[in-house]
Amino acid sequence: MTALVLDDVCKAFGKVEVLRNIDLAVEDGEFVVFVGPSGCGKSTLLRVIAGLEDATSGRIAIGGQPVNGVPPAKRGIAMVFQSYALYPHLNVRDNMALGLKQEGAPRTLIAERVAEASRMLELGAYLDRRPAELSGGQRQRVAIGRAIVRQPRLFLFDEPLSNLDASLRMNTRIEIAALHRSLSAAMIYVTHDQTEAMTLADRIVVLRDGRVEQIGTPMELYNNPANRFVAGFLGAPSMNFLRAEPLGGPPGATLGIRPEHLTVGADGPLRGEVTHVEKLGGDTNILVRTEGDETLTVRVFGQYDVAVGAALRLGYDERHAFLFAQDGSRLSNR
Ligand SMILES: Nc1ncnc2c1ncn2[C@@H]1O[C@H](COP(=O)(O)OP(=O)(O)OP(=O)(O)O)[C@@H](O)[C@H]1O
Repeated sequence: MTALVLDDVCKAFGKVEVLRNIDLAVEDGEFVVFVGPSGCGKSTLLRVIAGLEDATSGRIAIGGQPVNGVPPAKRGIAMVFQSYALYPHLNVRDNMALGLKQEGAPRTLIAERVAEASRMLELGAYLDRRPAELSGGQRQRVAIGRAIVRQPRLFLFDEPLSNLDASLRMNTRIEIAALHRSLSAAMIYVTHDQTEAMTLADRIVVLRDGRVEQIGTPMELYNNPANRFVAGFLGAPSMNFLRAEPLGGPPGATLGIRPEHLTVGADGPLRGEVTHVEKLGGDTNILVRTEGDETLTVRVFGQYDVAVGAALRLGYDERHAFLFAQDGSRLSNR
């Protein structure tokens, strides 16, 4: 069964087109992540799926049922927001139960579902607390619990981790992945954090200016980006781009090489000077300004001692280099 189908979905606010001809099918149990730069339309697309905004044109089906014009509460979805959107005057138990209560679910069913969700999310000790008495991570778990109790066919997450600090983000990310495995429901997750996209997604949808640039598994997108935009968006540190012509490529073309595919070596074709070194403990990032005045990032696995100002020669394996035309389209592997 297909959890969600978007067929030629467009959305405009007045004359401003925000979503253009979006086609997408999400299978039951699939984890799909929408990524793209600020303003590309990720949240609007999620809101159109949720029914919080109407599509200007196109068809939307959830669980095989057309839902254009169907209100959010009747779409079989549950949404988790960045802002948590918890009710401050209600305790954790009542925040989680509220949606089911409003739907008129029997009390015993509500109690069962809240107990189950709070066990999954380890919230059992906090059921009588109000949101103000919880940490940010605990509040986000309550917001996720509120979605779980409704047993939706489709979960929608809008940047749920962006208010959390780095270590909590990682823990919560792992929890969300575990939750997905145990619930086996379809999930759509909006983020601008490419690490979240790479680590959580079965498939990633890369958006730009309201259009889909590419859809694929994280490794398909990483290893085989359709264009320069996708190549530059996924990967941290991001892909290096340099003029291809001095290296024997066609005029106007750009060569793309990921930082981990540049190697420091005496006979490499690129010469430059070290401008900055980031020693991360496990890895080392070296910034190099080339003779052609291009700045490259080199990722060396392990610890590497080099001083700012040192002269370096860099090489690369041609099998890992990409060639892009002036308009950003992919020409071929080098
Ligand atoms: N209600 C609205 N009225 C007019 N324009 C809107 C409205 N909501 C969103 N937009 C515009 O639509 C575009 C897409 O916004 P959206 O919030 O979907 O982007 P996003 O990719 O989620 O961005 P971010 O990562 O910054 O949250 C933006 O240019 C935004 O200004």
